[in-house]
Amino acid sequence: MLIFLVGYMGCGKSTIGRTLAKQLGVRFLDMDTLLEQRCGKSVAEIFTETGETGFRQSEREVLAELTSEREAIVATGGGAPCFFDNMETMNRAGLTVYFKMSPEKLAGRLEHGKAKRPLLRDKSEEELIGFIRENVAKREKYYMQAKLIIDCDGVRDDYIAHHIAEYIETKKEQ
Ligand SMILES: Nc1ncnc2c1ncn2[C@@H]1O[C@H](COP(=O)(O)OP(=O)(O)O)[C@@H](O)[C@H]1O
Ligand SMILES: O=C(O)C1=C[C@@H](OP(=O)(O)O)[C@@H](O)[C@H](O)C1
Ligand SMILES: [Mg+2]
Repeated sequence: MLIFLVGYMGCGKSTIGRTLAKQLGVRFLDMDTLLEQRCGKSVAEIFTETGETGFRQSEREVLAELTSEREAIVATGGGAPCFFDNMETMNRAGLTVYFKMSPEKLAGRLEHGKAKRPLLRDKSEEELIGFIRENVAKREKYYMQAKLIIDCDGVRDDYIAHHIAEYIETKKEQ
């Protein structure tokens, strides 16, 4: 099965995706890493050199290539489902899973992780929570189109991975 993990920056797509792929014995693919390899530049450099428009175009191309994978866990970039018809593309190609997390919890995690994320890196500690709240509100209509929605607030990573593994098992039996 091809599984796309979606959700806001910091919700744990890359971390949990890697663990889950190991548990299931399938390949782990991170869209940001694939994009960096393809462009030979970091995400931050791609944003600086081509703007968000250029980044979203490359992201879309990476996604188009990924849809031919048969079995893998894909950690998408937080914005990927919200541009073009990307969410529809993922829903057609495989199982989409939304890691739903409150802006407060996301902000706590991203205070340390914002340097690598161009959309957040210039935000002060005070600005961060407001930006995340607004941005999540705009994006949620896309995330909510996922086939499986997991409320991740106060939930441990191993439980989330277990929940997805169980869901896949029940789908296989159907
Ligand atoms: N279980 C956790 N508890 C607290 N912080 C975490 C946890 N898992 C990841 N993080 C932190 O949250 C940030 C985002 O994790 P990451 O897996 O990169 O998320 P995503 O790929 O969804 O943006 C990282 O800075 C990481 O250190
Ligand atoms: O939400 C976004 O627009 C982005 C999320 C990032 O990935 P993570 O969600 O893995 O942080 C990365 O693709 C880029 O910085 C833009
Ligand atoms: Mg990530």
